Amino acid sequence: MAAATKAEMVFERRAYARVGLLGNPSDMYSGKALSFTITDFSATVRLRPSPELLIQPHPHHDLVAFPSLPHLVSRLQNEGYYGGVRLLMAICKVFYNHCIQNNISLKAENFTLSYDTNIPRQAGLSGSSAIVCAALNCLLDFYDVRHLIQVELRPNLILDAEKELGIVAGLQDRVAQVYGGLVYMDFSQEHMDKLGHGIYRPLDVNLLPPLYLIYAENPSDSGKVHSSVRQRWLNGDEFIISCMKEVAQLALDGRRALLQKDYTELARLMNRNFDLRREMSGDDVLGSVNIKMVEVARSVGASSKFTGSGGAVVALCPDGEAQAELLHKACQESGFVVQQIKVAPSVLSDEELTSLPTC
Ligand SMILES: Nc1ncnc2c1ncn2[C@@H]1O[C@H](COP(=O)(O)OP(=O)(O)O)[C@@H](O)[C@H]1O
Ligand SMILES: O=C(O)[C@H]1O[C@H](OP(=O)(O)O)[C@H](O)[C@@H](O)[C@@H]1O
Ligand SMILES: [Mg+2]
Repeated sequence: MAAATKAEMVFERRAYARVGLLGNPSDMYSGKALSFTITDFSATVRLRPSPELLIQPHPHHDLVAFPSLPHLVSRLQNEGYYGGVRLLMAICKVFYNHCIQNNISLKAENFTLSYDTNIPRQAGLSGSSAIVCAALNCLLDFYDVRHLIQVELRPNLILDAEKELGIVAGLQDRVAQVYGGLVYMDFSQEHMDKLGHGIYRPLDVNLLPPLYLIYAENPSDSGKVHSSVRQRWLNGDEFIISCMKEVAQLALDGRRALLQKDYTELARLMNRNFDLRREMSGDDVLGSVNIKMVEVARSVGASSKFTGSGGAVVALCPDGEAQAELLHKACQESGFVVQQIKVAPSVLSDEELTSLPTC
């Protein structure tokens, strides 16, 4: 009986990788975004009660034992210094502080957190926030406070945890992962100031046409990719400000195109999204492999753009299956992985869905 009760107390929560379909990176600049999660990749976090509070290092992602010095150096060069432990610690801190500040009382019990992920690292698929989002869901359920922390505020907590660590990021990924499925988001300053969060509207995932994911093994670093644009934005650079407004508008136009099932228009908007990013950042910042992935897709007439800040590309074949076959061939010839995207459904409970505004 006691064992059964303990088993029930183990929480395993999953968060999926996300694709920024339109509007990114304007989410980091008071803009708009249309994004969705995919079942192709996910992170899971497991929480089980334990006498002491333990954040368990992942046997691969938090490796600290190596056969030799060259192995250690090659590992750091390929994957960097950090794994997921710091992400789990940061969300524990942010969650606790949020509860204290909002008079949400937490039972005095300890737990062990462990995680796993197959989201390609630093590939612009939101691997970092997937780990944080899954951990937040474990904490909400272990402490039974899900009903006390509004759905719309959860992405802020996830972002705050990553900001703690100096990770440069926006809300787009976190909203898609908290809601699951396809979400239209408006981060206008007026909403952010008034509500403390953006306006988020889940949309029917069946509105999406078949989409393809293209990625390379070489990862990119989000922080580097964002740095120059961010500085110019902060300096009031008019070119960046007007481009970013146009990027935001693409998300709004894209929502209309989806509702009208106008995939030719959707394809045009996707291409424009990447072209604007390229104009703002410049080719050196985007990186030659990233640019090549976009161009390989376009060489067969598909439209293409980054899913995030680089590392993976989302493509649409407006001419249908024959074009998709050409896309597969072109990607394979260039050494890129290509697969049809499996869109994830919403992950909110009926109760959470009914707590959301409807219009
Ligand atoms: N697959 C992973 N395993 C462990 N930690 C990860 C993984 N992916 C990302 N992280 C953590 O998230 C941090 C930031 O990753 P980020 O550049 O945002 O990548 P992504 O685009 O995948 O979100 C990394 O420095 C690392 O601490
Ligand atoms: O530049 C982008 O499109 C996105 O970059 C980050 O996501 P990542 O998956 O780490 O590349 C950032 O967190 C998002 O808010 C941006 O839209
Ligand atoms: Mg990230």
